[in-house]
Amino acid sequence: MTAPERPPVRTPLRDAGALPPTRRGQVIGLLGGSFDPPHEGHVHITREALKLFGLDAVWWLVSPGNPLKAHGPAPLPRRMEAARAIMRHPRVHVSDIEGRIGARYTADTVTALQEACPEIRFVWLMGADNMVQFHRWQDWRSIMESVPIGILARPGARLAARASVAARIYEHARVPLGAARRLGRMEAPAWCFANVPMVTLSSSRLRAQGVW
Ligand SMILES: Nc1ncnc2c1ncn2[C@@H]1O[C@H](COP(=O)(O)OP(=O)(O)OP(=O)(O)O)[C@@H](O)[C@H]1O
Ligand SMILES: O=C(O)c1ccc[n+]([C@@H]2O[C@H](COP(=O)([O-])O)[C@@H](O)[C@H]2O)c1
Repeated sequence: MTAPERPPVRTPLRDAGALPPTRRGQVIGLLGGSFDPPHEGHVHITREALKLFGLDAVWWLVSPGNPLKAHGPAPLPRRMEAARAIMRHPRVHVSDIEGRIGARYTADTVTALQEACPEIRFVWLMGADNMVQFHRWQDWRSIMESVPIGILARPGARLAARASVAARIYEHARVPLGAARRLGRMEAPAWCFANVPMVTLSSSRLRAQGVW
């Protein structure tokens, strides 16, 4: 089987002029998403992640488009504007860096960020539904081996996430919730499942309701 076409990252990150100010040693959570539209579920897991994983900041990476989703999302500027309007927190930054550097795959984004910011420690954040299909992502093992991962509970996906292919293969790298605050200081592979209070909102439901 031939590998899917994967264009190279176009622009070095530092040249893209899109990184917020950082300080050496900070731990920054990365919440990638289509945000089509952004909603209170995203806001909720961001706030929970800041607390639970001891993060200094979270960057929302508003994606040009999920490579696994058949339908394209709304235009990036529209999603950026909506994301900035809903996510108001002094330690959260909404970013379009993936669009700017031409990265579609998370493996490329994480590599680009780590190369551009060697003084920063990153934690990849995602909802439990994404953990369920994580083993289908491009170079998913290299993501797992290069960045600690914080997973937030989501209705309908809690049990499946814990039984997922990625969770089983990397069971040895599971971090108990009691050690969650140190996740960003740990060497990958390291992943932590946070059983936070859950919000049932989803972008697909909002789209189906015609709210967006
Ligand atoms: N209610 C929620 N609870 C927990 N995690 C969530 C929730 N909503 C979104 N997420 C997580 O936020 C990230 C970005 O999600 P995304 O922008 O795809 O929104 P979504 O609601 O999952 O969209 P869609 O319904 O179109 O799949 C993903 O890691 C997703 O798992
Ligand atoms: O890199 C991949 O193969 C890959 C496959 C599926 C999803 N992702 C990323 O996962 C994040 C969540 O995607 P989504 O569409 O569920 O919001 C977003 O940053 C996507 O780019 C990444």
